[in-house]
Amino acid sequence: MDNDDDFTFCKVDSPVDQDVIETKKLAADIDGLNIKGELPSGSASNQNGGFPWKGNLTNNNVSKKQETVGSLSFNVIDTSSPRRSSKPLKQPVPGDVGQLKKPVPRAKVPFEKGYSQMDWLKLTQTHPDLAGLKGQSNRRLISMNEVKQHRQEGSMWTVLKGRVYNLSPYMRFHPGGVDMLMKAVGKDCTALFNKYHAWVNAEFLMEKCLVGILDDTEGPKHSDDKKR
Ligand code: HEM
Repeated sequence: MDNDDDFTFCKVDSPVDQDVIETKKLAADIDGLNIKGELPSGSASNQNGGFPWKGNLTNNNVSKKQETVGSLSFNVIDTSSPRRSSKPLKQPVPGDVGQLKKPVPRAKVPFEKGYSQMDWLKLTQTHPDLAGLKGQSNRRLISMNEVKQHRQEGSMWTVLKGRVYNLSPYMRFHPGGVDMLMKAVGKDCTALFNKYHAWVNAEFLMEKCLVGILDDTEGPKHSDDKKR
């Protein structure tokens, strides 16, 4: 025979009944076993028994033995899954994927009557000067030093993603509460904003509160400025 992988099965004059019994017995045992012709040692694909998706079969969980059925002999590689093992399964650890995570408590505050997000949107449509610009352009460059000076009632400035906003009119509308929003006054609140709700579209919500653009020529450039 030229090719060793070719098999020819032929009936031999051995006690046939005995062969059938042995085959049935093996078939019953074979659940969880793979039958595989041995590859030449040193071959790269021998590492995983010729099943690339199964990982390396040279580990200790894999047992290999030679079996014969009548005149046929072959190697039996036991790759049965650890589920059948008598060892106890790994105990679930809190935080494992598949475990239910305790939800982070939400810190939303109930809104006062007349201070819902809908009310805010109505106000942005009707109020003539929420930013308190008094005719000034909202494209003006504003230094961080100037932002720091606006912490008083009616003129509470913050920097968000390179833009300067007057937070005062939004204070009571903020779903996270006044106290939280006060933390943003007089400083760059981008990190805090992203920590609590990166998904909130502040550019839209605060559009009418825009006072100017942060002049960051003294400090490091804001990463979002490059996109604009
Ligand atoms: C500067 C502009 C800001 C705007 C326009 C804004 C807007 C909002 C909006 C729309 C929500 C509701 C989010 C939702 O229902 O999913 C919210 C919730 C909240 N905000 Fe702000 N926010 C701002 C700044 C901040 C800052 C600086 C902080 C923290 C210091 C903060 C803390 C929170 C918290 C704790 C909540 C409740 C979060 C929750 O529902 O789990 N916000 N904010």
